[in-house]
Amino acid sequence: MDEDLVRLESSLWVGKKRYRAALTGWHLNWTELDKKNRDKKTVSVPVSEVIGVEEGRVQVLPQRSVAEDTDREFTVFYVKRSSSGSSYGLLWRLGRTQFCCPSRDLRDQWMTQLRIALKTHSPSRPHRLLVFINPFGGKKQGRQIYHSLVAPLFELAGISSHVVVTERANQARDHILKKDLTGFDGVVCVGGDGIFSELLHGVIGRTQQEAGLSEHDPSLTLQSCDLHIGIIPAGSTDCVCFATVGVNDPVTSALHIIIGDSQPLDVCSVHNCSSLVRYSVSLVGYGFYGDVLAESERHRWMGPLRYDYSGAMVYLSNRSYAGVVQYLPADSQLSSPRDNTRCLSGCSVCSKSTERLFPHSPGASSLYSSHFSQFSSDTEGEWVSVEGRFRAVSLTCMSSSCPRSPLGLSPSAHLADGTGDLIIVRDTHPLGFLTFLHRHTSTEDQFDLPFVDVHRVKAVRFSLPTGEEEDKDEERERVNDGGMTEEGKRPCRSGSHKHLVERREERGQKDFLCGLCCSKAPTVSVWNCDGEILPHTEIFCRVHGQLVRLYARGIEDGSATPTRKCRDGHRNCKERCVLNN
Ligand SMILES: CCCCCCCCCCCCC/C=C/[C@@H](O)[C@H](COP(=O)(O)O)NC(=O)CCCCC
Ligand SMILES: Nc1ncnc2c1ncn2[C@@H]1O[C@H](COP(=O)(O)OP(=O)(O)O)[C@@H](O)[C@H]1O
Ligand SMILES: [Ca+2]
Repeated sequence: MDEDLVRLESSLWVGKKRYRAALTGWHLNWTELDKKNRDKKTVSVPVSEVIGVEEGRVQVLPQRSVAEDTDREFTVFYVKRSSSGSSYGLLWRLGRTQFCCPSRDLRDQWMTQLRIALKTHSPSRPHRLLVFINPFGGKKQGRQIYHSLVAPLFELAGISSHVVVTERANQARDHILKKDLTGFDGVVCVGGDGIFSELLHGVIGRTQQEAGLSEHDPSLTLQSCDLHIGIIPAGSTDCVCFATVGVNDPVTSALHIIIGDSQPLDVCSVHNCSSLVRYSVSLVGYGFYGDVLAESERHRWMGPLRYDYSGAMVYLSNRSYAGVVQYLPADSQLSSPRDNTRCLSGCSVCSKSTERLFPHSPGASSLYSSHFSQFSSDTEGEWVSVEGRFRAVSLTCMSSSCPRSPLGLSPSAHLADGTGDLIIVRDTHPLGFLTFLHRHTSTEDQFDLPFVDVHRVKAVRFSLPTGEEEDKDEERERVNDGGMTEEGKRPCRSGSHKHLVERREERGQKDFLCGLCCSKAPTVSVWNCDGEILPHTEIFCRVHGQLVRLYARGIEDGSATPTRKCRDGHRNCKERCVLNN
């Protein structure tokens, strides 16, 4: 059947203007006609972006209202894009057009045909969602954001939702792991990266349980998850939302959820000895980002500003840490963190990765099929080792762009290519490090500095150098009290931050982080894993390609989307400058 055949076409009125409206399989178009029946401008909306159809003249936001029904009117709601001003992605808004038909019969025909088209052409839309609201996230407006901006849209789209306002940390994770989820098409969080992380752990954990797979074995290929995750941003950093949608805007995200967008996402599993510690999608960071998080936890009352304050304090403390970073490079022929590309909606690098990550033949061997040792014999590279003193060591599976850093930690990273970017910032003078940090806020290349290295990787291992004996002793005594893992724990040589802080306090080192007043600087930092402090220092990380799916579609290419200058000096080079780098 030709999907573009016209299903219905008629002359309709919008206000005082006459239009020719046509519904095909894929699009709803309406063209303004002048007095001589000549076409003026046309509006075309893909059926997949129609949110709902209502009888009468209806308004939904800011409040639902229905004008007197004349029997001949209907209202179509759809996605309308606008540039966001401060961000680089596009804002989605609820477009609304009220049509008036010559007869009630015709109105009913339009309603019926539009609803049939919606069902036929949007099979992946969710019907039932489980929503978790963190009432304490960000500026503590999660409840209000959901009820005033999101719930009316879900209702309009015919989505029923079960809402849980969390009363404690990890409630959302536990709910997903343990409760009956029959009938739910997806789970949604209202909050920041922390509550998203709870959903991530719940969804991955449950999927592996059901598949009978152990999450603790880093060599296993995990089962990718069917249950989609939606994020309504109401947190402090909102990095996952920003990096996958391009803006942190509740209405935009709600509309992506409603139309059932689907964006695969790489996930990094972090292990210590033989245990899974946590999963991460944005930042696994040691040194600066770990210290900022540890410091910021003491200033939660400041809300999102706690990161700015703590960032300044940690910068002033001028810390660097000794360590050994080992990494397994990804295939450099496929992409590079310095190729000046951006992962945008419909990204070809990610699409090609789908074929590579999920080869069709059922018996095809996985790149990671047996054990750790398999990594070193991999055709895509040998393990590389770097020892030294570092300001920061960061691994990110995506760009990690956020309002603080609109291009992110690694602007050319891909959401779903099965790799992560490892950013190693070696010890340098304070001004150099400030330049590095400051470049995150502009379009200047933060990797174009002599003390910064970036590598596209599949796995990373971090250990303390031999000779850090004092802290290794402390680590041996650690209590595994901070991680998400409750099963499969076993004692091993890793650091508990809480424990280290207590030991330092016993020794009279009053403040863990403040190098301005401490008598002795700490020799180890902590890991920041998507905003949670890890209870271990020595870790092994592995990237799992496209392990989960979000209700998103990647960043849409708004005209304001910046790229770095290519070597020819172009800013928004249409060739994306790949050939120039
Ligand atoms: C001189 C200007 C310095 C500016 C430096 C800007 C660098 C920003 C990079 C931000 C990377 C963000 C990665 C995401 C991390 C989040 O998962 C985590 C938790 O978020 P939430 O749950 O919403 O609170 N946020 C952070 O760890 C904050 C890092 C801030 C570092 C300044
Ligand atoms: N009801 C609750 N009480 C306390 N902590 C919670 C609650 N619900 C979720 N959390 C936890 O709060 C932390 C921060 O949540 P998040 O939504 O990311 O806000 P923010 O972006 O401000 O950090 C997360 O670790 C999450 O697990
Ligand atoms: Ca990636």
